[in-house]
Amino acid sequence: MIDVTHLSKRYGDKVAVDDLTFRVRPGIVTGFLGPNGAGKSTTMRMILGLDAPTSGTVTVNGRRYADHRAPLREIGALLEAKAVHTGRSARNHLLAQAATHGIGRRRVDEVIDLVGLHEVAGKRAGGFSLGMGQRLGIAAALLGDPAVVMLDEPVNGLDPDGIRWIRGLLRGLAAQGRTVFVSSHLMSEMAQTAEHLIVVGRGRLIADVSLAEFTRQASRTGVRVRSPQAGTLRELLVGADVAVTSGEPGLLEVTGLSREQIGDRAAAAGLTLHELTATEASLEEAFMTMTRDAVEYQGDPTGPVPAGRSTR
Ligand SMILES: Nc1ncnc2c1ncn2[C@@H]1O[C@H](COP(=O)(O)OP(=O)(O)OP(=O)(O)O)[C@@H](O)[C@H]1O
Repeated sequence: MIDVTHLSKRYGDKVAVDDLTFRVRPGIVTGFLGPNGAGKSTTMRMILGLDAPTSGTVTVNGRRYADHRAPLREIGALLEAKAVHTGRSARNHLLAQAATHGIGRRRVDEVIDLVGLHEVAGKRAGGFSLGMGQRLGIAAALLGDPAVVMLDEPVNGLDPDGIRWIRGLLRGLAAQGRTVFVSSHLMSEMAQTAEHLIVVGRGRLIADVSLAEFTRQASRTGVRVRSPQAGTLRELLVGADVAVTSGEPGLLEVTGLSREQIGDRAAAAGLTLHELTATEASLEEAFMTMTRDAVEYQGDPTGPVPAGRSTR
């Protein structure tokens, strides 16, 4: 379990993390989602005690990272997707890390098997591909058999095989009852992996929501209507719970009415329709709308937009 409470981090004038509060629960994969610069890495560094909060607190399994006697057994993390620049073999690299934490050889062999590096464990880690380097980094994170696993953008730069492998690994770790916290700037990636989402933008919390709920909200359907009498039709349809927007002449995007309702009203008024199509916002579109609001919230001094809602 990770508990973040009113966590903020300032670098000079820059507010990187702004009053974040959320809990990451065991047994599921939680996605930490936000555009570049949203404050994900900074938050993760504070979870690990690598950066001090300006204010607020963060605990891992009930204690601050530094207060754990054996922190590697509590949380294993992979923060940056960078190659290991070492002349040592992968096995020796892991053995050296294990030795400093009183972890035995057997566990080193276990994690090598777990991440599928068995065949190259004797090879120089410095010559590894990005994908193999990621596996080695994850092996190191798992050395202490930690209850919490935290990975910062683990699929960046990986090929489809590597991505599929990481997704499976994360789900497997969660199924074992571990807390799995993984960051990404891609909604599509999180939709494949995570069961719960913490969404941030410009350091602020935008949503703390299950993937199922996010998907339900995002896939609210609209109707695309084409008519040579679009102006008249628009007047006819628009109402308290009905929004009508228009991107081009003759075209209306309607939310709040079904295709049948729109067709019936048009027919009753003797208006011609050339198209009547149900549309569905993609998850990626819903995520962009969400985070765009956060950007506007930051940049627009005339008034905030409620979290998770679009003005358009
Ligand atoms: N050491 C630092 N000094 C000054 N500013 C920093 C520092 N670290 C991060 N920032 C700034 O804080 C903000 C949040 O950065 P952070 O790296 O946490 O975001 P992120 O969500 O992880 O983004 P990315 O996906 O690009 O890594 C950014 O505007 C960044 O420039």
